[in-house]
Amino acid sequence: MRTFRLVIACPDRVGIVAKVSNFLASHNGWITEASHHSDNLSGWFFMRHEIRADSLPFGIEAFREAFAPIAEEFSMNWRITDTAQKKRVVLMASRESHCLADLLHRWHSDELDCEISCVISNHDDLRSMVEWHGIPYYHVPVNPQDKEPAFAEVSRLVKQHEAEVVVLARYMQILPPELCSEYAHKVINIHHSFLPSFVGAKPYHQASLRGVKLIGATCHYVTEELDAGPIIEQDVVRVSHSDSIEDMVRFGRDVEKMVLARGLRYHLEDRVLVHGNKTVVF
Ligand SMILES: Nc1nc2c(c(=O)[nH]1)N[C@@H](CN(C=O)c1ccc(C(=O)N[C@@H](CCC(=O)O)C(=O)O)cc1)CN2
Repeated sequence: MRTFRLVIACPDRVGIVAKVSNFLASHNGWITEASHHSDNLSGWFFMRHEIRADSLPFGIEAFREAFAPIAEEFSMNWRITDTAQKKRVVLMASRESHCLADLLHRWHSDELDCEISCVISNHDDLRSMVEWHGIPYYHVPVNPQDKEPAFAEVSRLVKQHEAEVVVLARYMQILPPELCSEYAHKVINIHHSFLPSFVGAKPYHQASLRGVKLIGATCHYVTEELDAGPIIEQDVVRVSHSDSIEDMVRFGRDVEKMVLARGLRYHLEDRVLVHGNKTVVF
């Protein structure tokens, strides 16, 4: 069913829910999902509504115009999206294929409701798998001594494909600051550890050396600071003294795939609201 998603963050006060609910009811808006969170620490209020598009007397632009006065009155940070408009996603990967393959399969089987516009990689290894899905593949090698040309090309491709979401599916290059700021809260990464433990490269090796009993994966928004962006989703799996690093990598891959797919779906469904360096996920 086609719905509009209304996502709001604003300074907390009495009357927000009533105001929004009355606005929707006054236009015969049929609410199919409603979530609210009052954050005591920050004094902010967060809400997300899904409304049946066919219950409203207007389209999304007219909705924006009609709701704008309320948004101004309550100093809202807000957005409204239409499920009929699939979000355009650019996937980025290096040599590891498990996360990319998993997302491509979930998309191919209609589990992920989005348009995968292209795949960008700094290696050519994964081309055949991507082109089997009929998706354009761009090999953009990165010169460690001069990375700028590569990321200028990445930026050009992301713009050319009008990406609304960029997913780093085990893409093993650090994005430059300008790309992180231009696409703030629109670049999603899967880090193969339960952050904040073991940031940076080779987290499973770090975990093995530390002797941990749980390893995990973290899906987060990409920021200039490595693996420090707002966390969207995490999960863990048990390990023991008898597990080798290879065992950990194998167990970890399953968690990475699950966590990245969940995190991307939450973003695609407009369930993630960023506030500071944290998220509310409805
Ligand atoms: N600006 C950001 N870029 C990236 C982030 C991030 O949070 N902010 N996450 C990483 C993913 N990642 C771990 O999950 C990671 C990737 C790469 C490296 C790294 O040291 N890369 C080296 C090159 C390694 C190689 O050539 O094989 C480098 O970029 O110099 C550490 C962590 C994705 N990007």
